[in-house]
Amino acid sequence: MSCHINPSILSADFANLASELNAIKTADAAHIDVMDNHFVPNLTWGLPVVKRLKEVSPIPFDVHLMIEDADRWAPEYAEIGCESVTFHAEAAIAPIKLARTLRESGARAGMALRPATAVEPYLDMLSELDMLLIMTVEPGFGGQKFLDVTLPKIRRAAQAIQGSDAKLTLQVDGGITEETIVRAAEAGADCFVAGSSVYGADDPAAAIEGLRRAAGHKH
Ligand SMILES: O=C(CO)[C@@H](O)[C@H](O)COP(=O)(O)O
Repeated sequence: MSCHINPSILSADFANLASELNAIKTADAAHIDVMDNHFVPNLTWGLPVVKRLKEVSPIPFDVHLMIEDADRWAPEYAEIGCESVTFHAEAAIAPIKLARTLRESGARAGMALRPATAVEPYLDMLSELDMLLIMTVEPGFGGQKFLDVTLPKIRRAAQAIQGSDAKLTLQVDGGITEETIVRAAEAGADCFVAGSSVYGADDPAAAIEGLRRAAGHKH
């Protein structure tokens, strides 16, 4: 099984975002954290900034919307060409309708769950999604410690995906290092978001390769 490494630009140098995207061009996608200071207690960028960054990025965009009113905003990110758009289950009023709208606009439809949100209520809608994101820290900030308490949920989600006809990527986000990625991969995740362990490294490209190797040990 192949694994994907998507560095989060939340840990990049905000004064040099174009060159920071270039520094991770060997990754599978750039993870773009959109935060509104309502759904999470932090504020990053919105549609105009993401649109411009998309124009200069050498790799696809994996947008993670940590915002309220996801039904209103998520389709706009698909319309500007973001390859993957993930909304939070806790922030969407009509998640199935929203996932269908994202797909109709040509994006992969992703849905994210906070660490304390159960996966079971959403298992019947797996076929509507291209990606399920299980947060392995409380969303809002980079550099937090991986929550091992989320591992059983990753395992249950992976089993449900394997047992269904749906072809979903199982993404994890938060506290991913060469050590924690092994546990997440063992639990069944196949797409890994890493912020501080990539941008905090002297050589981001080498850090991406290190994560790939570490996750590969379990595939
Ligand atoms: O969505 C988030 C945080 O809310 C993440 O994407 C973090 O940006 C990951 O950073 P690290 O935990 O890898 O430093």
